Amino acid sequence: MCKMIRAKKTLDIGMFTGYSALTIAQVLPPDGRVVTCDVSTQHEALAREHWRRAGVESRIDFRVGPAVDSLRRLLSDNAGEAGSYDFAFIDADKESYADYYELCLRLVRPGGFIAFDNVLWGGAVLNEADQSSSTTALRQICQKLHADERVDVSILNSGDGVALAFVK
Ligand SMILES: C[S@@+](CC[C@H](N)C(=O)[O-])C[C@H]1O[C@@H](n2cnc3c(N)ncnc32)[C@H](O)[C@@H]1O
Repeated sequence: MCKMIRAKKTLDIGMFTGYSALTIAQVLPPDGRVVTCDVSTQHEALAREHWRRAGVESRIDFRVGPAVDSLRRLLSDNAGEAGSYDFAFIDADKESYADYYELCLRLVRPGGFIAFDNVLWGGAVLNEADQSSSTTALRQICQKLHADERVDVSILNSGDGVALAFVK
């Protein structure tokens, strides 16, 4: 999808071992960029090794810390990157998905899209008895997207479910 929309500037929220950042970076042009965020540096060395081996390390910019802070910094006056991103992949703590969504809506341009991983949560979102914070947050983000006039939404039922919000 990043390839289809000729994405150049992208966001990856929840880096972990750097796999999603790597797969995004691989379809960007040489001057493309992935800003990837994580609170943890535990897997940074592993991630960098694979980015280097794949020849895409120069396209990936790792921001350490709570992703909400990293995204706010991109929007701050000095960085001023509002509306300049083509794509965002949200795959960090589920309880913050709604915050990530609002920040990404400001960062991603009209015509770009925002993807939310794990929205089916192994089917747990359909189990009303499951009121855990992660499951509740995933239910809420799907309801919010469904009612939100700022985006067009599709939910792909492959893997653990991916919601795609196309920014109008
Ligand atoms: C499911 S993993 C991401 C997997 C990665 N996208 C991939 O495909 O390889 C979730 C990551 O979110 C990170 N995370 C959790 N809370 C966070 C927060 N508040 N800000 C930034 N990252 C966070 C965790 O440290 C973890 O590495």
